[in-house]
Amino acid sequence: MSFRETTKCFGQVTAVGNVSLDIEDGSFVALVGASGSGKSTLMKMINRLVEPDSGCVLIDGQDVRTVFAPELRRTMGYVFQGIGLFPHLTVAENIAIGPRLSGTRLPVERIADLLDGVELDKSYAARMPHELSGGQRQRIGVARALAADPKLLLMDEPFGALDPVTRDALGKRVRALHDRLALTTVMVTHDMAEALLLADRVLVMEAGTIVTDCTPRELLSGKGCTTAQELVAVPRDQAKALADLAS
Ligand SMILES: Nc1ncnc2c1ncn2[C@@H]1O[C@H](COP(=O)(O)OP(=O)(O)OP(=O)(O)O)[C@@H](O)[C@H]1O
Repeated sequence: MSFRETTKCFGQVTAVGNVSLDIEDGSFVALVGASGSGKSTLMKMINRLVEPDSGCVLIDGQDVRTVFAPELRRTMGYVFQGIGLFPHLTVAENIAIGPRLSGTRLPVERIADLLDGVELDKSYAARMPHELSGGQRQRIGVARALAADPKLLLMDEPFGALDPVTRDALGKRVRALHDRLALTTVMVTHDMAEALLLADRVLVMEAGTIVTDCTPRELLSGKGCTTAQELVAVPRDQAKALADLAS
């Protein structure tokens, strides 16, 4: 996937300014940066929830604007905070909604497989969303995103509202699914520790541009701009403080 000189403005605000970027198939990319730096806008141009003012997004060399938006979105999973399950549909119906809209009925075994992928028992299929915890709802969101066998998984603060233990477990689970299904994953997160632990590549955004593009190892060895290093300092200082406490 590539961004080519991609720009999106909202009035006077340049949310994304002239970004060019290649994302390799199979990679797990984290987008981090301060609130308002343009992470969500950049991501939403991939699934056409936002259209660029200039430049383009290419998938397999094809401009996403040449693909009918609902058709395009069926080829990518999208997980966002507060996942938006349909309250009057069961878990199974929620998971199957994408394929159903395109005329495919998911077999019961496939639903069970998808639940298993997010470490939920198949008995959850019959539950209603209000009978689930927040973490379980996010798991269903991930299962739903994977229901149509996408190659690309887009996640916008997917674990933001979860407690730290659930967040850690679900993050690891998603990374395992990414590897097993050979997905290309783009994840927006505020949490540099999460980005360092889950991603192959971390992009730091500031005022609509990518100011650092490094691997976690490079970031931890001091590479990247000041903003990136300030973000890395947070988990590093916490880890050091904890190690000091324990010694
Ligand atoms: N639909 C919109 N209308 C007007 N301005 C918008 C819209 N969407 C985003 N913006 C503005 O564009 C800029 C980038 O927003 P964006 O949501 O991409 O940032 P972000 O890095 O994802 O922020 P956060 O981490 O808070 O979600 C911000 O200044 C925001 O106010």
